[in-house]
Amino acid sequence: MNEKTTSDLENLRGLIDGVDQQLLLLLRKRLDLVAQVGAVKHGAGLPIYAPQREAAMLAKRRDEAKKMDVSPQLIEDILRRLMRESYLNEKDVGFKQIKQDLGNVVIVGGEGKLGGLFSQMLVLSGYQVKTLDKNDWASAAQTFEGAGLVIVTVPISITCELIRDKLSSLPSHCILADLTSVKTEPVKAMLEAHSGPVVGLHPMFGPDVGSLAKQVVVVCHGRDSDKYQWLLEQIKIWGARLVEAEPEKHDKAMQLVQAMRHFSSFVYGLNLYKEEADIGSLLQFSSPIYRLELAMVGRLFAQSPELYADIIFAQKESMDAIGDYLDNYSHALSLLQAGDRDAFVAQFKEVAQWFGDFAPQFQRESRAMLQSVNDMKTD
Ligand SMILES: O=C(O)C(=O)C[C@]1(C(=O)O)C=C[C@@H](O)C=C1
Repeated sequence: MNEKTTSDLENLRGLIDGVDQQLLLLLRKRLDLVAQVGAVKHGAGLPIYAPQREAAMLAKRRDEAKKMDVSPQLIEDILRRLMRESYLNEKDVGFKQIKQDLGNVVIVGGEGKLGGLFSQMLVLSGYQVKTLDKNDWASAAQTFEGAGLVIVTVPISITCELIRDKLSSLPSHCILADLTSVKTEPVKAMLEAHSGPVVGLHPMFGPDVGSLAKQVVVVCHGRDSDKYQWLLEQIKIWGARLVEAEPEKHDKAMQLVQAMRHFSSFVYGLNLYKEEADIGSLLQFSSPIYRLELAMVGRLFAQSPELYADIIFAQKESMDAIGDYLDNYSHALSLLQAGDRDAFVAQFKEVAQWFGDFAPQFQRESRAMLQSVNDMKTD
């Protein structure tokens, strides 16, 4: 680089630094305003996530960006990232407590990560939370005394047995809820063990989400829904979206959404291991989509094998779904082995037609994800 180029670059980079510093000051200002919004919402019991405000704000900023010859997608990306920050910050202000005369909440399995997250959210909302774990059963009767809500969040394999054996003499007005990722059997067990209000919940996210804003919680009604309506309102204030479902319908969906999904990731990882793949060099050659796939598979192996075994082994029917997948895999492989390119293309078109409008929708959604995967690269 000659001297002129070097000094030109230095000057311009100095100006860019100045703009970035101004951006930082603006960010600070925005965070302070958002903290004030958080306090107002806390007082009024309004949900942390305000989709209509977001949509209106994004539409306006996109329009303004276009007029200023700034990419509308750029301002949308930045604002969405900022709003993610808002969810985290507004959470720290706490949440309005919907049910003030509840008594204690007892989380059975409260030392687990999901139990910990719910405990945190309930404490942030002003509730008294006690936890009960493996070694606390000697004092359980005392813990349950005066409980207004008991939430069960233990491994799936022991959930029903625990409900039947240990939760059959809760105070009758107490709400019994669970967070298990299957619903038919746990809801049945809760209804049998307890004569009071019962509700099955399935948070469709892991414990590392940071905030519940925009996350989905599936609700399977058990008994006396008017008695636990406040709990659903409370969860909505945390920002989550509630999806009501019949337990059987939920469980059927989970065979694909969870059991098959995690099983295929497991086999993918197993295959890389057996093939003795060199992950470091695969990463060097990876396209963003491959990196994303590897991230999805790799994150599985950073977590508890028992948790995934629990999810995959939870329903016998998942075996059929996984077996069907294997059949379809074999059939597709046979097209490849036969060199039948035309049959492959025909099959592809058939599936694409079946996906319909979802295919372009997924393409749009994944474009943003792939771009952020690429942004994260540092080497
Ligand atoms: O306006 C609000 O209600 C806010 O909480 C602020 C804010 C934002 O960061 O702009 C954050 C979350 C909401 O979903 C919408 C907007």
